[in-house]
Amino acid sequence: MKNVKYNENYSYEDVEAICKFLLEKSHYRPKIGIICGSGLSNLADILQEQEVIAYSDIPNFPTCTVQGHRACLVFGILNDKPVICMQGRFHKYEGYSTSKVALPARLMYLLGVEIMIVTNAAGGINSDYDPGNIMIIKDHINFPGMAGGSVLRGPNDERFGPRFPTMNNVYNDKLRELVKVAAKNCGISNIREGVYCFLGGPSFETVAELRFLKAAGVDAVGMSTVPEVVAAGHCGLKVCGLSLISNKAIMDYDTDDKPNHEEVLDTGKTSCANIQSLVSDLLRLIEV
Ligand SMILES: O=P(O)(O)O[C@H]1O[C@H](CO)[C@@H](O)[C@H]1O
Ligand SMILES: Nc1nc2[nH]cnc2c(=O)[nH]1
Repeated sequence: MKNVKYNENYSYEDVEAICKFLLEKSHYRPKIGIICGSGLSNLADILQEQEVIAYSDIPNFPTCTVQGHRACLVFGILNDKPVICMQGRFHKYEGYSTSKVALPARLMYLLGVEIMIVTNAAGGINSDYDPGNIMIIKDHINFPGMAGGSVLRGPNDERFGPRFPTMNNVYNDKLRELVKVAAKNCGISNIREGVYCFLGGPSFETVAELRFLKAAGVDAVGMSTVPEVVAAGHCGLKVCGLSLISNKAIMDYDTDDKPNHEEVLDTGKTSCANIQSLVSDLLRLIEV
């Protein structure tokens, strides 16, 4: 990929400079931030009175290298609340530095966001899950983080948060309850709640790895979200995590089925409307 800068570090001052640029460019002062997962960029379409800024027009802002991430920032209004929506995230497997993967959460924090809604596409490990189901993330397993690859690894800048942040209730319990109410209001009956596991990717899992994850209590697996959530928890944002189950994890050897990114994007296309109505009603219920 040409002209992609992978390794530069984003200091507090760098994030502050991006924040200043955006606050000068937009009159919005968002209280809620949304990150769109793979194939879910259309989630931003529910915002009204949009101001769209391409990532490439923001000085010192990373780009997206993964198909299904539109690489635009959208400011707008949803149910009377000012919102910023990121159409595209930065995955660790793309080769980005940890501070670049943490950038969306830290930028939202400096912009004054209080609640971050993070979405992703994930493989369903729980045998009750089907493609198209939406899973409220109750908790996560940070596989790389458990082995020293945390997004917070390195010198700690106290202006973002403490050296040793708690991750208890990082997926805010009150927001999880509100999502369930919103699901009922929207007639989404197949809402799930479970544990998301973050793996480094970009290869999909082997059968043995999936069986291991299932035994460890994982319901859905993906290659994102957790670094953003850890960075958000570090700076005190409330988080709501939603996984769209885009494919069923293949746990058997005697099948020719294989996971693939096209299937992930296709499920995003067919299920985005459900996530749109869910998030829209959630914002109606949220008080900020
Ligand atoms: O987590 P998001 O960005 O939604 O994307 C998921 O889908 C891609 C694989 O198809 C991986 O990037 C995985 O993490
Ligand atoms: N690791 C992983 N990430 C995904 N993203 C969407 N589906 C999958 C999957 O099956 N595995």
